[in-house]
Amino acid sequence: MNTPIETQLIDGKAFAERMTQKVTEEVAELQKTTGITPGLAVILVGNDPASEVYVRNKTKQTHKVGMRSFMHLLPETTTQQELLSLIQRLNNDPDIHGILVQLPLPKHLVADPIIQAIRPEKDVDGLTAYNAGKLALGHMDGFIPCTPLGCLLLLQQEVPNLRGLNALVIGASNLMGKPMAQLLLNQGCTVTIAHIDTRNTAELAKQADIIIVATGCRELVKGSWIKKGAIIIDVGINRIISDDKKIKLVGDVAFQEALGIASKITPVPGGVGPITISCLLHNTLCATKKHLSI
Ligand SMILES: NC(=O)C1=CN([C@@H]2O[C@H](COP(=O)(O)OP(=O)(O)OC[C@H]3O[C@@H](n4cnc5c(N)ncnc54)[C@H](OP(=O)(O)O)[C@@H]3O)[C@@H](O)[C@H]2O)C=CC1
Ligand SMILES: Nc1nc(=O)c2c([nH]1)NC[C@@H]1CN(c3ccc(C(=O)N[C@@H](CCC(=O)O)C(=O)O)cc3)C=[N+]21
Ligand SMILES: [Mg+2]
Repeated sequence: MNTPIETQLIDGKAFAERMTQKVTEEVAELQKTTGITPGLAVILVGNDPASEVYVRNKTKQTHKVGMRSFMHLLPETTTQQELLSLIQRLNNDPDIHGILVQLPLPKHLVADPIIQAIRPEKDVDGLTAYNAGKLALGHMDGFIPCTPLGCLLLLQQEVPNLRGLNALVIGASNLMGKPMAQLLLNQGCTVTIAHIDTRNTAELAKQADIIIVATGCRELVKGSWIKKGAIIIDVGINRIISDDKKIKLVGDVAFQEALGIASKITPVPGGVGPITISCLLHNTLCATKKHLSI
């Protein structure tokens, strides 16, 4: 009964490369026909480690697909008003089609008013009330947050029909957990959301055909939580110092324990991260096209 099964690693990098390739072709086509280059502005205040990984990789990818990247690296001491003014400036800048504010922001800043100041047409992270509301209504034509969108596309590749499956989403942020749950609900999954106050997360996990975890808690999901044959999507990005004193990225799943129990799992790195970037480029291209009404 407890014989281990073979666990397939889902190759997020290969998936992302295929998506990015399509975006590259479309950017070239757009430039040829309109002369317009999509522009993405990214704001990073202070130095959150997961954000630094993201910023580094996406700057590289943005240039690779032929888009312009406008990076705003601001000191930890930046004020609410300075940030709001910057967003107003970017909202009105015709060279900028997408705006992304890296989360979390330092503690002295209030994130929500800053996010809500972004023009919904430039909100490629899908965090404004307009875009979040669209998703809640089941509309797929607003901007959908990049990570949940990427996780859904990946799941659809692995499981053509998600209808009726039990999905557990662990973590309930506006960026990841909540929109992920909405997307899975729209696909016909029976969705449970576990968060910091949930008492029986292990039991809920044991019922799940799909577990998606985004908490930032290293090794939160143990092997013993996982139902045999379940699919695991590990969104967590945790920077640790490994035994050989190197900086290493790990997810929110006890990866070694999951092997032999899960049917499929996304590794960290090389799983969800690269797909998030492809989705961001995709959303930025969409923002540019919407702006041009094409
Ligand atoms: N690979 C990728 O592309 C991406 C990776 N990430 C990574 O995913 C993780 C989560 O990101 P994000 O959603 O923005 O983070 P947040 O910190 O905004 O949200 C984390 C969520 O998890 C909940 N949580 C924390 N600890 C536990 C726990 N022990 N059990 C259950 N729930 C818990 C929190 O609850 P509460 O708010 O009540 O504390 C919150 O709802 C981070 O590691 C981040 O770096 C994020 C986006 C993209
Ligand atoms: N407004 C906002 N939107 C986000 O989507 C957002 C954010 N803030 N804040 C930080 C988190 C984290 N995040 C990552 C995206 C890609 C990688 C990524 O490229 N990961 C590679 C890393 C490869 C490496 O460099 O080793 C991988 O997992 O393979 C990591 C982390 C997006 N986030
Ligand atoms: Mg957050």
